[in-house]
Amino acid sequence: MLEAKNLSKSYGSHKALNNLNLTIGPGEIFALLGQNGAGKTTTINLFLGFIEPTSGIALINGISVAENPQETKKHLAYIPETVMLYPNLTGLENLEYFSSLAGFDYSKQDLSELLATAGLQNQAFKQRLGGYSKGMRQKVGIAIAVAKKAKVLLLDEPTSGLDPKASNEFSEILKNLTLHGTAILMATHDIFRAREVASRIGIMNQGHLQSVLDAGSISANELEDLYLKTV
Ligand SMILES: Nc1ncnc2c1ncn2[C@@H]1O[C@H](COP(=O)(O)OP(=O)(O)OP(=O)(O)O)[C@@H](O)[C@H]1O
Repeated sequence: MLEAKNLSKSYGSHKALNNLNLTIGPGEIFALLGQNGAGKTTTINLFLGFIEPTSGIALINGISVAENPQETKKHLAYIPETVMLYPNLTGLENLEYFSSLAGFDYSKQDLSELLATAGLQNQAFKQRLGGYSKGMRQKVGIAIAVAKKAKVLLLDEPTSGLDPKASNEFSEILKNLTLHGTAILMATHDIFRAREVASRIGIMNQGHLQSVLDAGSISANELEDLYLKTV
């Protein structure tokens, strides 16, 4: 579970994030929309412990990120816009390496199954990651998240630059993860995907979370209208 309580981050007098209150429960996908500079990445970075809050608290499974950064990191996985793994290692070797860092010792068979479940084609398992497409790298990122048994997944613009089929596949993989109780926070510019994949959608503007919507109860057109009125 992810929780922000009165969470704020300022750079000098500029409030990049202004008093965020948000809870994302197990099995929930929360999509954060907002124009460039709205505060989406700042929010993710606060949960990752990459930056310290100016005030308020970010919690992962009830544990404060600022006070226990090592502990909270164990519970989460992060997929940035560009997944940066080791280009000279294969998909399988990357997965093996990152899951061993997290303390898991999987057999080759288990690792292959993790990659297959994340949607990677068999023939890619033993190819160097440097030759992978963005979509393929993200699948390795998902496999790592599952291998780590991460309870929380943070994603920053995961579908930007993916073709519609890869993007659709990615959405399906995320939905599958929620069946295992993963809580997902996803920053995105993709209104269409946000509505399709998320349970709730937040619209952020100048550091404020201005609206929170139930994705099932709003049409794509309504969401776009609201977005354009908000930002
Ligand atoms: N290290 C920093 N120093 C100063 N200002 C910063 C820093 N990091 C972010 N900001 C500012 O904080 C605000 C929020 O930035 P943030 O990266 O969270 O936006 P975003 O919603 O993720 O945008 P994008 O969609 O472009 O990724 C912006 O005004 C940005 O310029």
